[in-house]
Amino acid sequence: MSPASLERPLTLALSKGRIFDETMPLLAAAGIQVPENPETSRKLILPTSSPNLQLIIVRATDVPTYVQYGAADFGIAGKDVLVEHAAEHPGGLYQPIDLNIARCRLCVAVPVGFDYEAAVRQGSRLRIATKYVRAAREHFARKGVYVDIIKLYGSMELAPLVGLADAIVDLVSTGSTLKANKLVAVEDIAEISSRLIVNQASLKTRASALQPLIDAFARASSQDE
Ligand SMILES: Nc1ncnc2c1ncn2[C@@H]1O[C@H](COP(=O)(O)OP(=O)(O)OP(=O)(O)O)[C@@H](O)[C@H]1O
Ligand SMILES: O=P(O)(O)OC[C@H]1O[C@H](OP(=O)(O)OP(=O)(O)O)[C@H](O)[C@@H]1O
Repeated sequence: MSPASLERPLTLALSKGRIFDETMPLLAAAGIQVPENPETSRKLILPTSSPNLQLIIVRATDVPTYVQYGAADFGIAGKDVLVEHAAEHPGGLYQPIDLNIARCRLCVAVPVGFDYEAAVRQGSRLRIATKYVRAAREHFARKGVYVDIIKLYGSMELAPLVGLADAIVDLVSTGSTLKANKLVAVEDIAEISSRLIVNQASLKTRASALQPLIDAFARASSQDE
């Protein structure tokens, strides 16, 4: 840990959008307010009402990287993101709490009318479009289904509609995106929620500042259940 990172306030890495929005009540429960909104501010470092805590706003998939390298002391990321990150960068992240926010399911989905079960029974090779390459590969390997995985970075629902893939692996919450694109979920792979992740060195060197916040997050997230 560099001297600079010991002098700065504790740094929490967050993505804007649903994780930021759903984290605000947890911070409020710890008595902390964030005066600026990342949807309207162009600032990437946001102060909070606590002089001991600042936020950095990064892409959801980059949160584990900032925390692993110690550029943030802790962060909040979906289990989907953490599974993919761990595949490429094992170790270095401590995951003390399931915050129970940004809840959804990782699913296999196909066009309405596509007989997925029959395709699996017949041993067909399936083309799967997904952002979640690692989770998808493991799921189909466990089932013994041969797949070609096509990596996409978003709008997965489009892939089967234009002949890029037979099926997708994507997150589903209300189901309205699948419905709007005439797709249907045929298999659940995992329950997803967001976790607090902590840099291992920060946990040792900044425990007295960090632990009360971790405890406050734990209390606030268990009250939500
Ligand atoms: N529809 C949803 N309902 C609830 N939680 C969701 C939903 N979609 C995604 N999530 C969770 O919220 C996290 C952040 O999602 P968000 O849409 O803000 O970022 P993203 O677009 O997936 O990431 P990036 O900007 O890096 O591509 C996801 O990693 C996932 O854990
Ligand atoms: O079941 P639903 O409630 O419709 O939610 C599912 C959608 O939510 C996520 O997309 P998101 O809203 O994050 O859009 P983006 O990934 O394109 O930013 C996910 O990739 C699905 O497309």
